[in-house]
Amino acid sequence: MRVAGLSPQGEMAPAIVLDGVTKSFDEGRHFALRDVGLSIAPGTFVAMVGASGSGKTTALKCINRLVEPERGEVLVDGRPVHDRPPHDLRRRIGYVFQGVGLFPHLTVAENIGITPDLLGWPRQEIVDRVAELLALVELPADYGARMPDALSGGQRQRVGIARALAARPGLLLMDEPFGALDPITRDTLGHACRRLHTALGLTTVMVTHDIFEAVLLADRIVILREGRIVADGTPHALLTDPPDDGVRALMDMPLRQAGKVRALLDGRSTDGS
Ligand SMILES: Nc1ncnc2c1ncn2[C@@H]1O[C@H](COP(=O)(O)OP(=O)(O)OP(=O)(O)O)[C@@H](O)[C@H]1O
Repeated sequence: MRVAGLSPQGEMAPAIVLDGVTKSFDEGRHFALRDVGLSIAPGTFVAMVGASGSGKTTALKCINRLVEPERGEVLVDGRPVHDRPPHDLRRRIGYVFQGVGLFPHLTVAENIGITPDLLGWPRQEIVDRVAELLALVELPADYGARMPDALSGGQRQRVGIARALAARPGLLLMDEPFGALDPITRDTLGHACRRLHTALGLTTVMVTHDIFEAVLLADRIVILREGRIVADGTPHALLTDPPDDGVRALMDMPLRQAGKVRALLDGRSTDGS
């Protein structure tokens, strides 16, 4: 799938483009991504959804060069990523993943400040930025002195988000960021992320298995199946006009489940529906 008209006159250039991106990890026997084309406008919150193994993480990692496609091109802010040193690119793109990967021997403040430190920010600027970020992710200021193992899973995830945002990236990539959290924390953090996305004017791509989360948080949902994009549209468009039965089954899930809860409350049978 080639992306045509990448930057039509009068329109803002896309923040992220995947153009014919193809990736195999075993020299062409299986394809994790097949000819994936995607153009994401600045300020969009995209949810990437699909069954396990459909290529979501691989697509995300092609954006920050944790994975190199063998064919096709990835552009960030109009520039091919393969022209940019991976470490430089990754310092400028926020990345949050399940489990967060905080450094256990560094304090919360040191974890959050690590990218500004690597970029050579002056000490006081880093201290101020860490304080600002703790407030932004709604953690008490004194948590900066804690070690990561003294935090709950949800608090660690907040630190992970603060760390990803530390150097003021325009792009935020999130891979199942709330996967290991209880449903209430997951819901709270998801909405906090959406507020941050809007307040900071970010472009966000979030991989999730949770179609509820995708529908409630995203401006646009991209559905992958066996390495190909099989649906791409607003939550409303995919709910009302799914392109095939598989997408329909996925998009119907929230309403089906809500219907079962409603039936339970009304004392009706929920079997077989
Ligand atoms: N480093 C790797 N080496 C070999 N194969 C890989 C590697 N990374 C991914 N794959 C394969 O590529 C395919 C897509 O994997 P990917 O992790 O992108 O899927 P996913 O949709 O993110 O899955 P999940 O939802 O389970 O995380 C899978 O078949 C996977 O086994």
